[in-house]
Amino acid sequence: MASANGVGVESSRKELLDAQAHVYNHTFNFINSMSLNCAIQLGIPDIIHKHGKPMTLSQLADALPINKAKSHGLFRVMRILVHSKFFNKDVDEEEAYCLTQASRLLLRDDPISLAPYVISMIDPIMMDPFHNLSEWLQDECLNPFFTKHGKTFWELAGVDQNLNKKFNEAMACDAGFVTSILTTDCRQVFEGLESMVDVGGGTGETAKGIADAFPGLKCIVLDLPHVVGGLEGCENLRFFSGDMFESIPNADAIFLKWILHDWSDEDCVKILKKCKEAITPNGGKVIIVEMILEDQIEDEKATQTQFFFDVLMMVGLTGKQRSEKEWSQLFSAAGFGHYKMTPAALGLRSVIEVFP
Ligand SMILES: C[S@@+](CC[C@H](N)C(=O)[O-])C[C@H]1O[C@@H](n2cnc3c(N)ncnc32)[C@H](O)[C@@H]1O
Ligand SMILES: O=c1cc(-c2ccc(O)cc2)oc2c(O)c(O)ccc12
Repeated sequence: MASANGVGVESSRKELLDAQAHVYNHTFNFINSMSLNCAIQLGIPDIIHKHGKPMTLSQLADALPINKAKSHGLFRVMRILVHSKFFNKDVDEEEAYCLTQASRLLLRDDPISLAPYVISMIDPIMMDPFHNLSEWLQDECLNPFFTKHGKTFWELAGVDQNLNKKFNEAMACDAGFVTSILTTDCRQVFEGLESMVDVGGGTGETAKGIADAFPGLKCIVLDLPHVVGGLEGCENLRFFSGDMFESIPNADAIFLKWILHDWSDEDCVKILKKCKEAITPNGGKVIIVEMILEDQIEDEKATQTQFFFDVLMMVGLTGKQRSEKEWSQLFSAAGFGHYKMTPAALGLRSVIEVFP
């Protein structure tokens, strides 16, 4: 370690200091999510957008319902968000803030806004169970969510209207984002189908987008009573309240977006078997929108985000993210013959068509 010219000592000191910085950085990573949440709660992206040109700190402070004596706090939160590329600072314009591609995705009224998704996921009901992760690894509970709240996520969403509403809005805004790509770049997946059931389709935004793009396709959304109760369909879209573990209406295709990642392998096989019973013999298929974990890390940030989702599914539910091999094993176990993957068709997520 210690060489005659001291180089070894220097490099090991540097490694030690880097390691210390790494620990600090990880300890306070949550400040990134909390600053993002704060900006959305205050409507900062919308205010800058409405202003129509870069906005100085004092203009932003004047436009926000904040205590003006705390403008220094706003500056510090904005500094974090400029650093993480949610805003740019235009130096020509008196150091004024402008939007980036990422903050444009947080505009409230944008059809592909992800603001409701962030608000829902950063809610204490969703975040608190992370404090129970180590406890859960030692107890007998189903998941840290159960350890914390004494109910499964679906049970609590069934009785807590605020949680149900926020979660459904989160899923709906993701649906808007995904459907625009599904009905253009992945059109061929739906061509020729006469009927489709979106199982666990939430409040129907994905199915609505697909039904609009394919007027000849009859779509049904199947979901739990507290999600679809009272929802009105339209010409080629209907809502069914039910339990996918019990029965799924017959159709040419069963669509499963962000369903299987919620469940254990055992439950996925049960769901997939129900899907197989429901699809039209000779020509029916299951269409899945999910992540596929890569064996080799090609994009560091994409891989980390997929690992985040994997732990999220373990903490909140009983699910996981899966590699192609794991997907293939599930399909075989449920009695399917072959599948076709369109990897990363939706960025972090892929489209998988599964055939009997
Ligand atoms: C992660 S969300 C996905 C929603 C939608 N597919 C999307 O991607 O926007 C899972 C959905 O499955 C529904 N769900 C959970 N258990 C169910 C069951 N037993 N039968 C039918 N739907 C269920 C939930 O209510 C929720 O809407
Ligand atoms: O289906 C889910 C559930 C969650 C979730 C549940 C409970 C928690 O304490 C945290 C997270 O998160 C999801 C999510 O982020 C997503 O993109 C899709 C589905 C779900």
